[in-house]
Amino acid sequence: MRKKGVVVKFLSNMAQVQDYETAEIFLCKLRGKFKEQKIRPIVGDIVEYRVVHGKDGVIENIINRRNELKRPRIANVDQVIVVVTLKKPQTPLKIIDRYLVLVENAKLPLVIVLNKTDLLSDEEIEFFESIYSRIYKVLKTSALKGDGLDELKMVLKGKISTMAGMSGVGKSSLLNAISPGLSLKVNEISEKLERGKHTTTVIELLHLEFGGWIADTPGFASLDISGINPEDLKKLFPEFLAYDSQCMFGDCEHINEPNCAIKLAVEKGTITETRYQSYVEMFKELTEGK
Ligand SMILES: Nc1nc2c(ncn2[C@@H]2O[C@H](COP(=O)(O)OP(=O)(O)OP(=O)(O)O)[C@@H](O)[C@H]2O)c(=O)[nH]1
Ligand SMILES: [Zn+2]
Repeated sequence: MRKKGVVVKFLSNMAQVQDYETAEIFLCKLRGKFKEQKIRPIVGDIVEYRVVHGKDGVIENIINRRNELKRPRIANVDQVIVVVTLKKPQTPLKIIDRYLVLVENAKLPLVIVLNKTDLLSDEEIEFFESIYSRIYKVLKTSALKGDGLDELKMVLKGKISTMAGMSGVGKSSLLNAISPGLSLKVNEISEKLERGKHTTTVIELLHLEFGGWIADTPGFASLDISGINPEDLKKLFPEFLAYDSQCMFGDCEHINEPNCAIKLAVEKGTITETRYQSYVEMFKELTEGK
């Protein structure tokens, strides 16, 4: 009987497939036809598999991928959880905006998690929300105090997610807090940084005990925006969309043009100044020397 599962890891040439319904893990061979067809399952692939004996199986079919993230290489990513902190470490707003732009460019839905709220005053939290809550879903968490974890579980439940965020913001701590069985090491900075850089390392989808999977390797770690076409950058700021068509020039870059609706919106405060500054900075970076 064919069953459905998710490829969570590779061990040499065998795939670990986790059953969709029971969460049991089967070690599966790949059918020879995949080699002929030059397709190879990757982590995140939804597959049909057959149990051969005990916990051994064979992958019969790969269901069409909805998407494919390059680094880490994972198929069928439902969303990216961008974890940020304003203290210990402070994530500069322009770094937050870089993450957001990169996720938008990958055409993936995202949720922002402001972690370590136990270190912040109400005013500091309000400041952050005043910028980002009007554009994205923002969760406020403290892995230390246990705040906001139910909301985070609800967002992750039943989905394949990847996390993004600077070292030390508490990604591992949050996962341990919501799914204690994972027992991820906290503060193992050097090891994971190395893993973020190289593509050849083994990637694994971790199963969350309340349902769903999360990649063990953070995404977008290079913060490299050089692959973005400068003309497309404005489309990666969702709050610009409502004004874009009102500019005097159809192809307005929103930098130096007269009667620019985006600049007007910034003056009026309907687009946040810091977001616009991030846009200008990234635009200049992308067009420098061109
Ligand atoms: N005050 C406070 N500290 C936290 C919180 N969450 C995590 N920490 C601490 O922040 C430090 C870094 O946490 P990690 O979970 O290792 O952070 P990470 O994002 O996984 O870091 P990398 O593995 O380097 O990517 C640890 O000392 C944690 O105890 C929180 O909500 N509040
Ligand atoms: Zn404009």
